[in-house]
Amino acid sequence: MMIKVAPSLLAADFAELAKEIRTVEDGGADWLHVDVMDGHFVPNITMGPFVVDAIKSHTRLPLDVHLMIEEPDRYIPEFVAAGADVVSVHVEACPHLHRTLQLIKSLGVKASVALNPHTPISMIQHVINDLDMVLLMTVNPGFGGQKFIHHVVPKIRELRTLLDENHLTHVDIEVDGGINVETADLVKEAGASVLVAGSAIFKAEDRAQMIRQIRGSDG
Ligand SMILES: O=C(CO)[C@@H](O)[C@H](O)COP(=O)(O)O
Ligand SMILES: [Fe+2]
Repeated sequence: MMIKVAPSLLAADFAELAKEIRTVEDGGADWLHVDVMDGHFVPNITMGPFVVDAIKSHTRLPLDVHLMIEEPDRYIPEFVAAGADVVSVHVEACPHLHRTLQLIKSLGVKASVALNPHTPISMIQHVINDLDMVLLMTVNPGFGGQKFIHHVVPKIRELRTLLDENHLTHVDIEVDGGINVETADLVKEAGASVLVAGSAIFKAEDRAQMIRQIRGSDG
C-alpha cells in the first residue's frame, strides 16, 4: 500500500510558518495537515480560513484540513476557497453527516470523516460510499504531543476490513495523534494509509529522515 505522510503544522513554529513548511516539503512530505480548532468542539483554538489561505500561497502540497469545530457546514465553503484539498469533519459534530459530505464534494474537494478514539466504526457504516477518507483519531483531539491510544489499532483493522468487503480499496485511512517511528509500524500493519505526525517530525533533528522513517521507505 502507498503510504502518505502528512506533517501536522500544529507542532511548527507559527511565527515562521513559511520556513517550517519549506523544511517538510523539501523533506518529502506528501500532504500538509492543518488542525482547525474552535474552542468549543475541542478545548483549544488554532486557526481559521485566513491562515489556511496564507499557508496555501507557500506550498504546492495538498492541504489536509482537519476541522475540529462545531457546525462545520457554516465554514466549509470558506476553507475550500482558502485552499483546502481534503476536508475532514468530525462525525460527533455532524447531525446531518450525509448532507455535510455532499456539501464538501459539491465544492470539488475530497470528503473525509473523523472519529474520536471512542467512537465506533458503525457510525459511518451508512456513508462509506460517500467518502474519500476516514480519519481515525489515535489521541483525544485538541492538542499535539499526546500519547498514542493503543485501543484504536483494532478499529483500524475493522475499518480496513469493512472497506475491503465493500470494494472501497481507494478510500484512505488516516491516523492522527501520537504517531512516531514505533506507532507508525502498528498503524500501517493494521491498514492505515495516511499518517499524520506533528511533534515527531517537527521536533526531529532531521525532519526529512523522520518523514522517511515514518513512511517506512528508510528501514
Ligand atoms: O488533530 C490533532 C490533535 O487534535 C493532531 O493533528 C495533532 O496535531 C497531532 O500531533 P502529534 O500527536 O503528532 O504531536
Ligand atoms: Fe489533526
